[in-house]
Amino acid sequence: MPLLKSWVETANAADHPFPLNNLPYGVFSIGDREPRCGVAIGDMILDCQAAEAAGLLAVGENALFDMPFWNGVMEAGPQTWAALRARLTEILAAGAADQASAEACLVTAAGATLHMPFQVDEYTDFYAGRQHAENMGSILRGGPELPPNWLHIPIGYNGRASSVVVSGTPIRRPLGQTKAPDATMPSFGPCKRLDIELEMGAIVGTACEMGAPITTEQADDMIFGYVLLNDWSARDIQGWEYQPLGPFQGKAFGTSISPWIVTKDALEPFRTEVPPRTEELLPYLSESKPGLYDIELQVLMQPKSTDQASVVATTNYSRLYYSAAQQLTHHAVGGCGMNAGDLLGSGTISGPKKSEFGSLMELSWAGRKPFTLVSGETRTFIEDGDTMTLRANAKGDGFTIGFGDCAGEILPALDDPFTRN
Ligand SMILES: O=C(O)/C=C/C(=O)CC(=O)CC(=O)O
Ligand SMILES: [Ca+2]
Ligand SMILES: [Mg+2]
Repeated sequence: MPLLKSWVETANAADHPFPLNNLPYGVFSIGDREPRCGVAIGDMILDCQAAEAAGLLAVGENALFDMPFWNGVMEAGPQTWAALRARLTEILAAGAADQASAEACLVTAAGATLHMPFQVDEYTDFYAGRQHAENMGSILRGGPELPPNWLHIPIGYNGRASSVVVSGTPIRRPLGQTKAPDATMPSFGPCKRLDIELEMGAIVGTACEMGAPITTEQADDMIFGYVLLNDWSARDIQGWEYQPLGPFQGKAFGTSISPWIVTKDALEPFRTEVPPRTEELLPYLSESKPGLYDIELQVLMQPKSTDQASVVATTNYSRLYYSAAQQLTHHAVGGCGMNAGDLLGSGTISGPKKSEFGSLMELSWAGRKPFTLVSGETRTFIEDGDTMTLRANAKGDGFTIGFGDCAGEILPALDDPFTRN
């Protein structure tokens, strides 16, 4: 598919993240005005509430934009999703009859603050990156052997919806309980091994009933769109607490997402197969269409002392072993009801080369191999004041589908309030 031309000129540049082909969904505010839903087009945002009030977005019976998040659109269902996208494409396309009225609903993105694009109902995180799982095995258990279930089940754990924040929100270094391998007693204090996990988040847009299995086709139809997701991880807290029930506090202090929901429709030209299966999957997990997408991913790290960010990893979403549709199917098949606004983290995405590792745990091999940033500083894990940014681009024929950065700065831990002299 070629670039679709818009009358918003900035949207027509081959490397602009928000061409007419994209139309990602966010929530923005200007000054102290109330947040509202918007669609990114070039350097502008279409104010959906204003556009709806002007009669430009009448795609259903009921108002869709009387709330400052996209859950209402999700709940209206796939027919409305398609009608809305078609209408947005029509009014923003070069030569649109409604250009003048749509132009009156545009604001400059540079002057807007971006908010959470949707209310997260529940959050689940998976472990679907094979290279990541093998690296974690090598680092923590002395060999790259996968857990015995790994090639059969998209492994996951139920996370905390309350941990999910929009890009730009600072993240406080957590306090917690840890135990060094040679220590006799655990201790309490600031996390010393603060890490990121490069992930994509799939957003469930339609519900499925508790107790009712779904196929991978149904699961794919239920997905509304995707965001970048950073599953901030306190490795020392996680390492002590997570046997045998899985991650708990080590992953509950912050999960950042990028501000724009990129719809499944926008990603359609980039669909790509999951890698070949090492073990045949049980029939309920088989897919009839490619479930991953060719999306280039980057991790950047920037200490406070410099205005230069270093690219510390570059990889691709298609490195995963399981698709979001397979994960959602597995999630629901045992009887778990899913709702609009549920967020599924893909699991950390790493490729085979060191430059493709999606966590600092892997990049520094558990702190044993420091790496150097462009400023000359070295790092193993994240230090206070460091900003970590995830970036994603899908490269089309003369256009780019971007997600908007997923960034967060680490603030120093609070003083331990429990120390008594
Ligand atoms: O293998 C381990 O012991 C630990 C693995 C992780 O921490 C990975 C995780 O949280 C899931 C993921 O994002 O891939
Ligand atoms: Ca994770
Ligand atoms: Mg809930």
